[in-house]
Parts: sequence; C-alpha cells; structure tokens
Amino acid sequence: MILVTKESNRLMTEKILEVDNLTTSFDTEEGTVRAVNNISFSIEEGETMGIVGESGSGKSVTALSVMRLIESNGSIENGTIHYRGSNLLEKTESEIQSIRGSEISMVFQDTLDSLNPVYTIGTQINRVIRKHRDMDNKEAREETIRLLEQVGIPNAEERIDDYPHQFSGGMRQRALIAMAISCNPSVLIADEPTTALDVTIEAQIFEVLDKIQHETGMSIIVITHDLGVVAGVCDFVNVMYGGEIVEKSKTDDIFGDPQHPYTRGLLRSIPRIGKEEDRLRGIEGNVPNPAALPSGCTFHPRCPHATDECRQHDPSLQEVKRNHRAACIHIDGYKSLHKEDKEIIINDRKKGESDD
Ligand SMILES: Nc1ncnc2c1ncn2[C@@H]1O[C@H](COP(=O)(O)OP(=O)(O)OP(=O)(O)O)[C@@H](O)[C@H]1O
Ligand code: NI
Repeated sequence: MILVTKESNRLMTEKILEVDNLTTSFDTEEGTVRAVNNISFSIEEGETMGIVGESGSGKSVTALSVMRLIESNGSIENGTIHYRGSNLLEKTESEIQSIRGSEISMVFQDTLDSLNPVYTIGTQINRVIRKHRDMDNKEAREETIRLLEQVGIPNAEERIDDYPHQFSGGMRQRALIAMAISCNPSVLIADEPTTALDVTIEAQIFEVLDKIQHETGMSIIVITHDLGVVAGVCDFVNVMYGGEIVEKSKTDDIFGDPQHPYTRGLLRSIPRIGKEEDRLRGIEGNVPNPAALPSGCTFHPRCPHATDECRQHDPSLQEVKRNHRAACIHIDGYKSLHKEDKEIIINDRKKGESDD
C-alpha cells in the first residue's frame, strides 16, 4: 500500500515538503531579530536539497521552524509549511509531536556530544523506537542492531551495548543518524552533520546518507556552510544570506553558472586541501547583525558591485533561467562582470588542479 502511494507520488512528483514565505523572528535585548525572512522552498520525494550560507544566515532557524522547535523567545510570524499537503503550522502540539521523528526527523547541529553518557547507544536508540513504534524491548533491540548495521557500524551486535565515549566522533554521528531514521521518516534534516569530522569521515557519513536514501526513498535537507559538501551531495541548493534565500538552483548551475555575488564569493572561498592561503580568500566583511540589517540589498555592504540602487532597494528572487533564481538587481546589467568572476573561478580551479 505504502509502496503504491510512494510510487504514485513519484509519478506525480508531489512536493513532500513545501515552505512558503516563511518568516521567523526572535525577541532579543537588541530588539526584534528577523532570523528568517520570507523564504520559500520545496522538496520532492527522494531528493536532496542543500541550504548553504555563512554562520548566522538563518539555516538552523529554518530547520527548527520546519520542526516547530523554535525557542520560546521566537515565533513564526508568517508563512506556511506544508508536509504532504497539510500545513504544519496549523497542527496542535500533540499532532506535531507525532510527526516529529516519525515523518520529519532531524540530526541537530552540535549534537556529537549530546548522546547521554550514562546510557548505552542501544538503550538510547531503543527508547526512540519504542516511543514511536509498536515494538517490545526485544524487537526494538533487533531493530536497533539492524539500524546500526544500516549506518555502517561494524559488529553492531556488540557495539549496541557500548557507551557513547566508546564510539569515535564519526561512529557517534552514525548512531545519531540511526536514531533519526529509526522511525522511517520521509524527510531527514541534517544540520551540519559533519562539521566536527575530518574530510574522510565526512565522505563516509554522506555515503551512508546516500545509501539510506536509495533504500528508503527519503528526502534529505543538508544544512552546511560548505559549498564543497553541497557539490557532492545535493540535487539543488538554496543559498542563504541574512535570513533570505539569495540564490536557488540545481547544484550544477550553482557551480557552473553562479549569479549572485555572494554565491560567487562563497565559491571562491571553498578551501582546497593543502591550500592554506585559500582560507584568507573568503568574502570580505562580516555577516550582518540580524537586529540591524542594512538597507536595500542585505549584501550590499560587502558586495563589490553595489550601487546606490542596491543601498535602497531590496531585490527579490528573479528567474535567471529555468529553475534558477537569484536576488540581485544587477543580474542583467552585470553580465560582463559575472563573466569575469566566472573566469576567475575557472582559472583558480585549473590552477588548483595543476598545483595538486
Ligand atoms: N533563540 C534565539 N534568540 C535570539 N536570536 C536567535 C535565536 N536563535 C537564533 N537566533 C539568531 O538568528 C540568526 C540565525 O541563526 P541560525 O542559527 O539559523 O544561523 P545558522 O545559519 O544556522 O548559523 P551557523 O552556521 O552558525 O549554525 C542568528 O543571528 C542567531 O543569533
Ligand atoms: Ni546553524
């Protein structure tokens, strides 16, 4: 039955999650902080979507809004979040609790140390399973072993009784993924799942996610500050800056034909292994204070192409070509500059490759 539904969804390419005009803000001592400002995106079954941006751009708040886990000083001011056609913002707390974990699940940022040190890995996953699924202890234990195997933990039958400190960082992250997928969610949100891990382990974690996606057809939202991660993993990408989505397209187009000056800056700052000097080549300036966002285009104080118009008008996302949108008023007029930027990127890459 489920398979039939899933299959027909795929044929109809139904959007499994659809976020429209989401605005989330917080009350702070500095005043109202609009952490997420009027953003929209959607994801289909089996797709992997990236949300990329520097620290403070609103990525986690976006995810927490979808999970309805915004802290008490914050609120979703505007927008809708449709999951399988019904608006999550209209659900009661108990309805949302049953969706959370079993339909939409999240691996939280900075959770590597959040497994409870006094309980075994098995006990902690077992608990989540029994909360959502009708299984007795023995069945849940078998299911936990299966999940640990699924995320690539060797000797799962023995490791299930280990305590978190007996697991390496990469193994703990696998266990957290096992926990997040333990109730077969349709959507998994992974918030910076590999930030604390080295690149080899990072690649392994994404291989695990890819494998699970093939096995289950789940949709994945990957949150990262690293466009390098996006390249290998995501079908399409939303670039966030100052709480807004400034560019969105298929991953290939983000790399092959980036439009927004911010995206191009991010691309130029992807570090190459062993290239220390690259770290210095990020985007000049700092992310804006969300309690005091600049006038006009939020990016204008850091933008090499900013004009008076940019200081006055906040650009909305415009279609650059099919399925590729960017929020920059100079997208037409600045075609030539874009070309120069592209040449810099391409030459840099070639240089990097020949240096390696
Ligand atoms: N509970 C809160 N109260 C006040 N401000 C908040 C709260 N939660 C988030 N913010 C602010 O919202 C903005 C966006 O935060 P968010 O955590 O979404 O950024 P992020 O893109 O996930 O960054 P990072 O890469 O550092 O995780 C930040 O300026 C942050 O300080
Ligand atoms: Ni975050």
